[in-house]
Amino acid sequence: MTATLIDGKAFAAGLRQRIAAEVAAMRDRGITPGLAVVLVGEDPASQVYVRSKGKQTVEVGMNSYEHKLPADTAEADLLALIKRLNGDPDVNGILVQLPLPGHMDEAAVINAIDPAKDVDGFHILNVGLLATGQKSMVPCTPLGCLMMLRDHLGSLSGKRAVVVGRSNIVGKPMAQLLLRDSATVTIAHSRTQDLPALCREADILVAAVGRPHFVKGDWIKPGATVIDVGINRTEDGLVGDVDFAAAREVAGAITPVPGGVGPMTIACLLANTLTATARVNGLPDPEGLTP
Ligand SMILES: Nc1nc(=O)c2c([nH]1)NC[C@@H]1CN(c3ccc(C(=O)N[C@@H](CCC(=O)O)C(=O)O)cc3)C=[N+]21
Repeated sequence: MTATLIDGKAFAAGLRQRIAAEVAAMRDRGITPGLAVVLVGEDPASQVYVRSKGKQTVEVGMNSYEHKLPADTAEADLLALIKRLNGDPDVNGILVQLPLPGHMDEAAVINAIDPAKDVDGFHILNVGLLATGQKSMVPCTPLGCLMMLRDHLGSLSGKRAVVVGRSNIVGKPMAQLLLRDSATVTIAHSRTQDLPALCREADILVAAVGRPHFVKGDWIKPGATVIDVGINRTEDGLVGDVDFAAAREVAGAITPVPGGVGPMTIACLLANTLTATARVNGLPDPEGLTP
């Protein structure tokens, strides 16, 4: 059997169309959502993401503000910029690109962002709200994964989900979202004993470890839905955390890399910016863009 491909690129394009329609309606009422992206340093891969984020922001009708700071920027200067963006009514969403240079305290920087403008959903207030099932800003990558899973499977209720990876930006919030949809969730990681056997129990397998081709074909339960969050630049080009060629012979459905989770992450960043704009203006949350 060859797995169904879950086309994140096409899904993201559809999502952006819906977002663009909502933005047009908001602009008719005199509100234009604005997203500020802050990049510290010159990491070439990061610059590519920042550029495509900026381009897509403008394409859906939002205002895009880019702030590029040198790698040796003092943390106090970054905090001062965040303070200014927090107070700027034209800015509805703030994203500080991670990772930050080593001399900065990442947690302190993230927690300086106004939680209502925290479109990454990384602020401790949003993390706590998500963990307790309250309305929050939800991290973009897990939100995009959830949308694709629901679209492909319908209900996730009662399904066994294994998330490989325990990061604050993907693994942990992904597990929260799956739990909220009544999946039975296990968070696994590099020190999990007999990881292949655990993965073979998963109806839903989310790979977010950041190691190329880490998840092998024989770790996958026949018919399972596999979400590959990995973005690894190798000599063979961009590859995921899953051995795709082997996995697609076993899985029921799988996201490719590129063209899977990545484009959905950016689309969900725009979705979160729209949601943040609606909330600050006392409007209802846009339909289908929040969990
Ligand atoms: N505060 C913060 N929030 C982030 O969301 C964030 C971040 N920092 N730091 C860097 C990572 C990485 N990231 C990606 C988003 C889209 C693609 C994407 O669209 N990838 C395309 C391929 C693009 C290419 O070819 O390079 C794809 O998978 O099809 C990749 C990576 C967001 N990140």
